[in-house]
Amino acid sequence: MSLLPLIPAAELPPVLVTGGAGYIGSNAALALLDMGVKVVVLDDLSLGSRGLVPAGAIFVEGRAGDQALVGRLIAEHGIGAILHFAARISVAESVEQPALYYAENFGETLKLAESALAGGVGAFVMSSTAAVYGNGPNDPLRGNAPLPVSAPVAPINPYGWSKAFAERMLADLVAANRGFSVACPRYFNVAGADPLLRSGQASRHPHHLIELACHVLTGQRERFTIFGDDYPTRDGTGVRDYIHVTDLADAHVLLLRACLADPGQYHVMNLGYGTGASVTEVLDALERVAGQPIPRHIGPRRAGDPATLVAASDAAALLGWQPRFADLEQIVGHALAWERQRLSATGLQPG
Ligand SMILES: NC(=O)c1ccc[n+]([C@@H]2O[C@H](COP(=O)([O-])OP(=O)(O)OC[C@H]3O[C@@H](n4cnc5c(N)ncnc54)[C@H](O)[C@@H]3O)[C@@H](O)[C@H]2O)c1
Ligand SMILES: O=c1ccn([C@@H]2O[C@H](COP(=O)(O)OP(=O)(O)O[C@H]3O[C@H](CO)[C@@H](O)[C@H](O)[C@H]3O)[C@@H](O)[C@H]2O)c(=O)[nH]1
Repeated sequence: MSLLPLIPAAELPPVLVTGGAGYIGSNAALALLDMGVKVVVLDDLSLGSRGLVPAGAIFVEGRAGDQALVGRLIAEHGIGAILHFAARISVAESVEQPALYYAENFGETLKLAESALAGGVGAFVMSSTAAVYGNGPNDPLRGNAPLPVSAPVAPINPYGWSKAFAERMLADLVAANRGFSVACPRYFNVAGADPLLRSGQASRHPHHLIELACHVLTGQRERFTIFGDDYPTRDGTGVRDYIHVTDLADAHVLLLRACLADPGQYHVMNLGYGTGASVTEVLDALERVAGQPIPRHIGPRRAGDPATLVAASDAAALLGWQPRFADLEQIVGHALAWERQRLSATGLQPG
């Protein structure tokens, strides 16, 4: 595996960031703005919040699949690359409303990609997910080894399928269109917040481990429920590969530079650190950082949760990606600091 060619960072064109009023999109927009790149955020605010859009970005309220609007934005702002984060991301909701997930995560992505092609945009990066691997390596033959990007795509819910189909569709568009490069990074568990606390997670319906544990520490919830302690892992609780959102954002900048350096390429890769932390280890790290206990109890397993999901990541070897925030205490520390700041800014009283 050798390093992909990259265009110089200074040559990055204006970038359209869909979903830039959400958690990951706003952090990626910050990474680009910090490098002096012009950013246009397109978000329908269905799940995100206007307050998360970075100050330096141009904000447009609208849908990623609105081809008239996107065509106009590409022409008006000289957009040369698209980071497509806009999507629905709840596994449980996808099981209840599969049509919504196929329309939003597949249909809107197709329309956006058509707009990109029509507008001559050279680089298109779509957020994919470890959910495309389904239960991953948790079978008796493979054990819990880190997942290579070549592992079988075998989603177990409509969310995972909607992203897997979108990946496939984008690969086909690359094959049929000259000058169009696509990257589909598969994120593992995205966590943490901007180290300068300019953006972080602020879910309308929180369900992620670290966000919920921070809610316990800030008095917004009484206690934390561990979903099962009888998994075949080192302490019986689920193991995941938590990746700091700022490291993820850095990888996106590199992906854009790689796509623009070599037209006609399709890149798919894992984004994780290749190490896992158990639920108990995450809670313990948060307790250490906070200097405060997290009241916790063991509940039943959550349906559909695999025991272990850890990435065998090739991003470093392909992109020269160098994670800066891989330390678990730093990840949870930034998440907690963000949550405390968010609470004081919204005036919401804990308890
Ligand atoms: N959070 C994770 O751990 C994780 C893991 C793997 C993959 N991902 C992927 O990363 C991406 C971003 O996730 P996130 O955690 O930031 O979610 P988020 O809900 O915080 O952000 C999504 C944003 O997209 C917007 N949006 C949704 N549909 C839209 C549409 N059709 N047009 C315009 N805007 C629309 C929402 O208003 C929201 O601001 C998603 O594609 C998700 O599938 C996230
Ligand atoms: O209240 C809680 C919440 C979570 N967990 C556990 O914590 C771990 C992480 O769970 P969570 O933070 O909900 O993330 P995942 O279910 O691993 O899913 C995330 O990571 C996937 C990629 O790995 C993405 O596809 C998903 O969008 C994203 O939500 C799992 O073992 C859960 O069982 C608990 O024990 N209690």
